[in-house]
Amino acid sequence: MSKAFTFEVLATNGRARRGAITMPRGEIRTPAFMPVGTGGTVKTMYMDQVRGVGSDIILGNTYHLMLRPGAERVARLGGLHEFARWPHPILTDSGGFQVMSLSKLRKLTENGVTFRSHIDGAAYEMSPERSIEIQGLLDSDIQMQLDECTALPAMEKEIERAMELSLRWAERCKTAFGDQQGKAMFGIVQGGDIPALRLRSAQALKAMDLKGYAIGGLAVGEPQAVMLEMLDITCPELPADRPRYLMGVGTPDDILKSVARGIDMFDCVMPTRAGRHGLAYTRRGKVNLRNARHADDPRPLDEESDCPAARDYSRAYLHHLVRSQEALGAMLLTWNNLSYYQKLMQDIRAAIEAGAFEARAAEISEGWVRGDI
Ligand SMILES: CNc1nc2c(CCNC[C@]34C[C@H]5C[C@H](C[C@H](C5)C3)C4)c3nc(N)[nH]c(=O)c3cc2[nH]1
Repeated sequence: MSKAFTFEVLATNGRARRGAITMPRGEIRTPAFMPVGTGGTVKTMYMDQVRGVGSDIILGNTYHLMLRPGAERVARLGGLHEFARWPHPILTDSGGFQVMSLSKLRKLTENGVTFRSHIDGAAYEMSPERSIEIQGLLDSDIQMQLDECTALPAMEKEIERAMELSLRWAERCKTAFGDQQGKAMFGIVQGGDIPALRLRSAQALKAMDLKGYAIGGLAVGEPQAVMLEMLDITCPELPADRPRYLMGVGTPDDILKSVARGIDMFDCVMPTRAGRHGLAYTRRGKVNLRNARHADDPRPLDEESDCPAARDYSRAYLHHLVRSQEALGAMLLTWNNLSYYQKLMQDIRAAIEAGAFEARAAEISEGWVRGDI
């Protein structure tokens, strides 16, 4: 396996790209969906299952792990891969997004974010340098810069201030990260829903010659059309030979439309969180197993699936488990949902290779519209 971090575009179809990232811990086939691991676990799943459904990379959770059990402790125990028994690539977010959404009493300054833990109220400072240090202690393969994500709608001046601060923090993170062979630090494009600010952010980050670029500040409450318009503006400004990661996205429909605009990597809590709330994703659309209409339905979620959770259990049984709040309900639906998402990504990659992405995307969407019979 290569010692360095490389990205290769293997095929294109319109603006959609089929690529491959190679890293010492393994290859990431793109477009890729990255299951979200919160405190070093993809909730209710064994790591063998996460791998078994086709995941090449998972997300770790900087903010949670730094609070509990602590980044230094994870490092002493051999790093996150050893701790969670996941030997393949791990991407960690910088923690800023969560500090702003989870912790109490936080203050944003030029030097970083000071906040109190939502767990025990202890005070912390997260500077760009400390964020990179924590991600290094976790032995993360792809590390994200510390940034300030503006919730939308917001005043243009506010979006501009946060975008410019994030650019200064990107420089500091690049310096702190240094030249770690086989690992990568990605910049994050900000700029809200303002085209001119998106362009400025993308161009400034491109000049930093980073190994990959995330598009942040989206999927924060704006309509899908606004998100897609920002991709139309941002992606062409980013270097074609570097991976593009759309943070926090999304539904299967978001993913199809974003791949069509040049996005290579996705993360979203949707498939795992929905699974814990009784919601199943299938190729015929979503199925809410809490609904009483499933109580006598002997059919599986998808008789053609190669995932046991989708193929071997009746909807009646899944309905029963969900209604009885049995742990197995969350386990089977999470397994089904991740399997569906990874099958979708595999389908997308094959369609781009075959030069048939647009037609395949239309077929996939029609399947949902027909709805689950
Ligand atoms: C949903 N929409 C959305 N998400 C976003 C995220 C987090 C991505 N997921 C990582 C994360 C976030 C939470 C939940 C899990 C585990 C861990 C903590 C890491 C995924 C973002 N993260 C950063 N650094 N910057 C953004 O602009 C941003 C915008 C987003 N828009």
